[in-house]
Amino acid sequence: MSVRVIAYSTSANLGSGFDILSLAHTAFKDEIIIEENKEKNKIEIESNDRIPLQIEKNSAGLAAKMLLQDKGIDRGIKIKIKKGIPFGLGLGSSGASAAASVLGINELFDLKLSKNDLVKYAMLGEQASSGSPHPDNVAASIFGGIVSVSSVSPVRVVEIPVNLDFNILLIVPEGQKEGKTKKAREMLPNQISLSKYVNNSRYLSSFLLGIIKGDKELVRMGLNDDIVEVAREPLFPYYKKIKEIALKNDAVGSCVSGAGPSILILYDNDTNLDKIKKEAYDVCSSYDVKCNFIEAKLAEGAKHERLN
Ligand SMILES: Nc1ncnc2c1ncn2[C@@H]1O[C@H](COP(=O)(O)OP(=O)(O)OP(=O)(O)O)[C@@H](O)[C@H]1O
Ligand SMILES: N[C@@H](CCO)C(=O)O
Repeated sequence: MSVRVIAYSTSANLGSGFDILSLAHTAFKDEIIIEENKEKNKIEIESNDRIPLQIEKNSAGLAAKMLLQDKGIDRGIKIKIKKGIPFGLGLGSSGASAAASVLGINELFDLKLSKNDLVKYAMLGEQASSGSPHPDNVAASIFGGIVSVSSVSPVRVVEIPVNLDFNILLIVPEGQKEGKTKKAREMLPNQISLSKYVNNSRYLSSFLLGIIKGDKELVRMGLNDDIVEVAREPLFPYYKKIKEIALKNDAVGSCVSGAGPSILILYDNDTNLDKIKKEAYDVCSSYDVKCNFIEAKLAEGAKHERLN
């Protein structure tokens, strides 16, 4: 028996929601096939992309290992990963593979795990890619839409009711970097001032209330971050200018996608999208970066189908 799983790309953080907020989009998707391996206790990984195939270095492999170990399952599996989400660009690539892997195993062995449990194991897979088990990307990949990770021990993910009409534009620079999220996390401060904490809390509450109440102004005010985006600025030097362009052209708002270097723009019918693309392209070029523009919508959570 084998199971095919599709999991979508995600943009984590959404301004000040570092390791808390994330949204799933239709921009890219990974497809994973999980099948039983004849050899007991053996996890094998295949992929069409140049990602590590060792279990502990692959987010899908490590998540699978942790889940099988924890459930005392000694049967072996093969994980075939067809990457559609480019990695190292802040698009939740490693998270989507980990999410798909645990969902596939859940179906293959009929484990009846809740979505929160799937997140619990999938986030452990992120240790392989970024050195830390951050939950936001995997939570959005599993649940879909916009999510908030309210607790990690135990895992509790809340789906945010979305009452605002918007579409998604991703500005994705060419050139993938190995271990980017790991490095980006090492750039973060250990301590922050009280005033930054207060400002960031204001952003976070504004974003959530804006999405739930359908208030564009609140979402725009909320899509900001005085701590993490600021500390990582060297990774995306074009961001400030692109954000200015987006807001000037009536976008709902803009922030860094995950750990960057991709930029997320939310837009609606009032937004001059063509102008944003043209001016943002020029900004990227002025930094010698070729940027691609991907339009997307909110995506649903990871889906599976049994193949035989
Ligand atoms: N299944 C996987 N899919 C993608 N990348 C993987 C996978 N397993 C291991 N990796 C490694 O993890 C790293 C992924 O990079 P990174 O965490 O920077 O990207 P990302 O997951 O797309 O970004 P972000 O977490 O910021 O959204 C790369 O070095 C890649 O080789
Ligand atoms: N919250 C994580 C997301 C990585 O995509 C970070 O910013 O490091």
